[in-house]
Amino acid sequence: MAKRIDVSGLNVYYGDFLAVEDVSMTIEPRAVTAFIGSSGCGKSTFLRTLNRMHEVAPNARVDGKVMLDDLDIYAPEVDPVAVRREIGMVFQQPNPFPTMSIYDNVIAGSKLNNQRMSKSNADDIVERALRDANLWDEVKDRLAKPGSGLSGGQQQRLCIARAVAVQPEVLLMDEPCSALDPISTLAIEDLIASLKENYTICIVTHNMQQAARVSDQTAFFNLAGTGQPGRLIEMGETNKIFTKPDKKETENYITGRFG
Ligand SMILES: Nc1ncnc2c1ncn2[C@@H]1O[C@H](COP(=O)(O)OP(=O)(O)OP(=O)(O)O)[C@@H](O)[C@H]1O
Repeated sequence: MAKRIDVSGLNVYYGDFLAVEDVSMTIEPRAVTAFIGSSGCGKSTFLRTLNRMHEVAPNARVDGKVMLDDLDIYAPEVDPVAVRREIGMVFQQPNPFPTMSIYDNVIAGSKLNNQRMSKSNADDIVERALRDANLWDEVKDRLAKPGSGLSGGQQQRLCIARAVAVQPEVLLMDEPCSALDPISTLAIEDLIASLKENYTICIVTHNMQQAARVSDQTAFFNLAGTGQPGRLIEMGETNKIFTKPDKKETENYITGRFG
């Protein structure tokens, strides 16, 4: 598990609007990469292009290249559903399937991939995923209850369990803590720290302390002006970006003078 992502010359459009311009970066495996920057600079848009989730918006398209190790995820023969199996996603609002049990939420993706799975195989996958998401002890006695009955923080860990159950290579997280209280936020941050042993993790966050706490690498995006596309300004070791960035623009942002 865990693969490297190499992005080169990526432009992202919504119709005629160029939302993100000319991004090139390498995202390392078994590490956490944070995307930071002011509102509207394209962090979520860029994140979604890494598993082709932006294609859900009918007028969205990219040019440029995204490699997952040696797989070109935009090659014509590549199925976006297969890409999303390898590169899972966790959203801002915890979104368990509301009518499904905790158990069925976790196993849903694996069942789609393998409809003849035995009960004991499914049980193993559910337990492993819930343990990986640090949720097993809290829910093991109520697996048949609806996922929607959990607290917000537990629901978000359930969504992470659902994402890891299919054994992806990469986890993309779009502001995964912004709907959570501080205790649940810390639980998710601890979880991210343990998951990075096995996964490549990218996280969009507005919370700079969070970026500093959880990430190894930080990518700072910015807009040149209103109506202009977002660009990657600087990327590097998180510690360096937060203490000694190369660009004045980055320094202004992280010291709160802009954005
Ligand atoms: N589905 C869409 N259709 C058209 N334009 C969109 C769509 N989604 C986003 N945009 C535009 O693309 C630009 C980048 O938006 P995006 O949400 O990626 O920024 P962001 O940095 O994640 O912002 P925030 O921090 O506020 O979530 C914005 O100008 C936004 O209005």
